[in-house]
Amino acid sequence: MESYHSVAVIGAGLAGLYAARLLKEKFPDVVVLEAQNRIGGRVKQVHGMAPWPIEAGPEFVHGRNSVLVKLAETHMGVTFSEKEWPDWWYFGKEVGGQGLINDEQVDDEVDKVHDLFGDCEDEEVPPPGRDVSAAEWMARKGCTPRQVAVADACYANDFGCSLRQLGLREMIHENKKWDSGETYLLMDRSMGHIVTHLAEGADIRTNWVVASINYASAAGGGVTIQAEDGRVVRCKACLVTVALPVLQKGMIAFNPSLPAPKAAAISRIRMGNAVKVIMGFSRRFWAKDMYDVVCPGAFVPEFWMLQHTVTNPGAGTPNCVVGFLAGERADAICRMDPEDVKRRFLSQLDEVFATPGDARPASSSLVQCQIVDWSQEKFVGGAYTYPTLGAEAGDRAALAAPVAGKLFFAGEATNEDCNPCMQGAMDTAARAATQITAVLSGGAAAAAPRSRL
Ligand SMILES: Cc1cc2nc3c(=O)[nH]c(=O)nc-3n(C[C@H](O)[C@H](O)[C@H](O)COP(=O)(O)OP(=O)(O)OC[C@H]3O[C@@H](n4cnc5c(N)ncnc54)[C@H](O)[C@@H]3O)c2cc1C
Repeated sequence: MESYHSVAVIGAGLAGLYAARLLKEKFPDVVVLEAQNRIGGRVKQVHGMAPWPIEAGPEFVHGRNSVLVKLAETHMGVTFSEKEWPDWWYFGKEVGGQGLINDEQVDDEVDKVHDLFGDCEDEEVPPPGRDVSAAEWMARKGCTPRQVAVADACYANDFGCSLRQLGLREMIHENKKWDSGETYLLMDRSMGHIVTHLAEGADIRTNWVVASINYASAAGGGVTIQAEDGRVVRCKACLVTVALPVLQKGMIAFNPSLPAPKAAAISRIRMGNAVKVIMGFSRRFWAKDMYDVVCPGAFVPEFWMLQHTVTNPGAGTPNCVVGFLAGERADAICRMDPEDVKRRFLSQLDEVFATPGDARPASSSLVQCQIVDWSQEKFVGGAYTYPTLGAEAGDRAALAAPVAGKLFFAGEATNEDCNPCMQGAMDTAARAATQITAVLSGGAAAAAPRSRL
């Protein structure tokens, strides 16, 4: 079975869906080929644990100045609530023993870490081939073990890695280029609504696992895309939006092979894993307005409690806590027995929330536990790319660069500003849509402006 299209987009994550939406006006026959039996990619929910969908993937919108916020507010009537991040800290005995304190009560050591990471753009960029990890950088700055623990739990975990994996060169670049703003926003509904909105009216073929892409001139001037089951799509322009591990593992065969600079970038940039440990409790044992707790040196470095509008009355419990571990911590937890993970997170929550009359508030009220391990998602293979130790200047641009005027690349890893957020993925879609439109309209693959609705 064969079909012919002006543009074929591979992957129905935010980048693929947004690109298809932008391209559809000029190229109504644009088709989206998605390997899974669902759309959304990393935007995915866990249903049934709470009376609303719990986000297994992204759930916070980082900054107000973004294409995502504009789309959601203007076209979907979404409202956002603003949160402080982090709003609470828990310091166990090994890291000062202050216990549970709010962000206004933290000491100078925490402030020093915020200053260090917040102002890292003032640091000298490491020369080519001599990148430095954030761990080494902090050691050179004379940081204390407690400051290192704060940075690891607060910054590295959020970047999706550990301090040893976090590269100074890309971190400085990310810091300089970040222009979304510093607010933490929560949507009034599930992220799934963004996916549904972007997919409206699109020609999306699910269960379409792309196995090979032939863009050799001999293939009739266009691109031939073949599925695992033999189906074929031919097109003038092909936009690849798959997650980086799909390219790293060679899950799609390119003919001819991808150019050397792109292949080198694919091998250097890294995506870390992330694990969410989601627990539902029969009662709320934390303060009603408490939202996020960072726990330096603890088993789970960060957890949060979210309350959403009930959309599925009667399902699960509204008292849910989400633990978030990324990078090496996520790798380690995936090697553990899930019962051990559950036991250790419960005892951490017991320690944080124990009162004189209630020593085990979490253990005594657990209803359900689910562990979401993103390394097990065959067509994603991790969480998001992080500022990678050893990635070179120009790697992200090489990853994003069009090939032979007919193969285009988008998706969070291709964001030259090193922005792995949802809006970062959508910005790359806008850039690729502009490049494709220019080429198919007879122009060159031009540099594109940042997306703005
Ligand atoms: C646990 C977690 C927490 C996160 N938290 C946040 C957050 O709070 N805020 C935020 O802004 N961002 C967050 N992110 C990052 C955000 O989810 C991503 O930046 C964004 O969703 C990436 O979109 P994408 O389209 O680039 O990639 P993807 O969503 O990975 O889409 C790529 C698509 O390609 C498909 N595909 C792969 N291989 C093939 C193939 N061979 N053939 C056909 N299709 C294929 C995949 O199935 C997938 O649907 C988080 C991510 C995770 C995993």
